[in-house]
Amino acid sequence: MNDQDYMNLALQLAESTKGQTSPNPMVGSVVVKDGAIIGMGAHLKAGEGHAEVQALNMAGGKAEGATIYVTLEPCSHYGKTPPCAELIIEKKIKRAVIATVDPNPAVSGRGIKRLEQAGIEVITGVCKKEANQLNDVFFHFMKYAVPFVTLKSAITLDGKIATVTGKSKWITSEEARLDVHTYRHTHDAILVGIGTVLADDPSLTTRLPNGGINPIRIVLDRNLRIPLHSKLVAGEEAPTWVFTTEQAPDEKRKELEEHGVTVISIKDFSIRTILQQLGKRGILSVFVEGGAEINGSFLQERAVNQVITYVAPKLFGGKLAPTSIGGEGFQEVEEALALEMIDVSRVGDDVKIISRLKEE
Ligand SMILES: Nc1c(/N=C/[C@H](O)[C@H](O)[C@H](O)COP(=O)(O)O)[nH]c(=O)[nH]c1=O
Repeated sequence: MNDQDYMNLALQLAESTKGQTSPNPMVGSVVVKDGAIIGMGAHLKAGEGHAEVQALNMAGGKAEGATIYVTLEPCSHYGKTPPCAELIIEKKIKRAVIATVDPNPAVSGRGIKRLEQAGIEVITGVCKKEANQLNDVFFHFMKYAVPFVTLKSAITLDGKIATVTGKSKWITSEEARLDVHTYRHTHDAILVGIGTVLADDPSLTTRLPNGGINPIRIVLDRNLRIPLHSKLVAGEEAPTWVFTTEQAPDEKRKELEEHGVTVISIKDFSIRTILQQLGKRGILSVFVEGGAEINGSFLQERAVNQVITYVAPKLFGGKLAPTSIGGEGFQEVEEALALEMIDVSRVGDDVKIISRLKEE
């Protein structure tokens, strides 16, 4: 095994914790000595031990003179736990291989400098691209302080999300609908418009065979039309936050709050303001499940980072049948939101396309 192999193992450890470390990044670490793995670990939950601590604890006394592989630069600041850079030095590690540096400008490069000052050989950039892709949500949040937005559509071959009479169950296959739940599990929040609530009465919970983490359920509802008997209000499986305007009826606000709903009033009812508010509340990733008007608002404000499109081999036709993105739309081709398709795969009878905003 070479540096790349050990770093890939550390990346697999990190990836295995997807969905459970927010607001922290996913990090994996492996400690190797004389060609043998003597320690490995991952950061499992915010507030708990960092990956390096887990791996070095497992290595114990054998760590002296070993090499440590970490998918993200070791921390050098006293957060909820002591700095990993100090622990690596204390354990007399000889060589540190790091995939990517910390994006946080406040600490970027400090951990590496600390290790080098202590005479440890530091190699950076091994599997850097994979390590950055793994924590794209965390890096995005560090840079912009607003959540990374994934927009999901389930459409027919002719781009419809429902028939002309509004029927939509089901367009995509059971496997594709189950795949959607893996995104609910890994996102901090799921967001829909009041139109979807009134049409589908969704629960927006994560229903995976082996369970999963429920995202916070967010509804954009200017006039507080959400019914008190809706699953999002009556159901207690996950928090529900409703964004509304100051003109919304106080009576309804109080009733919703009595049902445990968090009502957030904002002056400027724009996607940008809503994302800023979510960022302030520690939401790093949002999964937008529509409907068409909400998707249209996100597109109009160009507040989309990733698009997951499920295409079913069906044709609905109908000039008035809704497509996945409503709103005003752009006038010119040049205004299009330019993405790149980074993955196309089959899920059940359907095709799944993952597209990302082009790196600026
Ligand atoms: N109609 C289809 C979808 N429709 C999704 C709806 O807009 C809404 O998000 C769901 O009804 C959510 O409900 P719940 O949380 O499961 O109770 N989504 C899909 O992936 N495929 C389809 O065919």
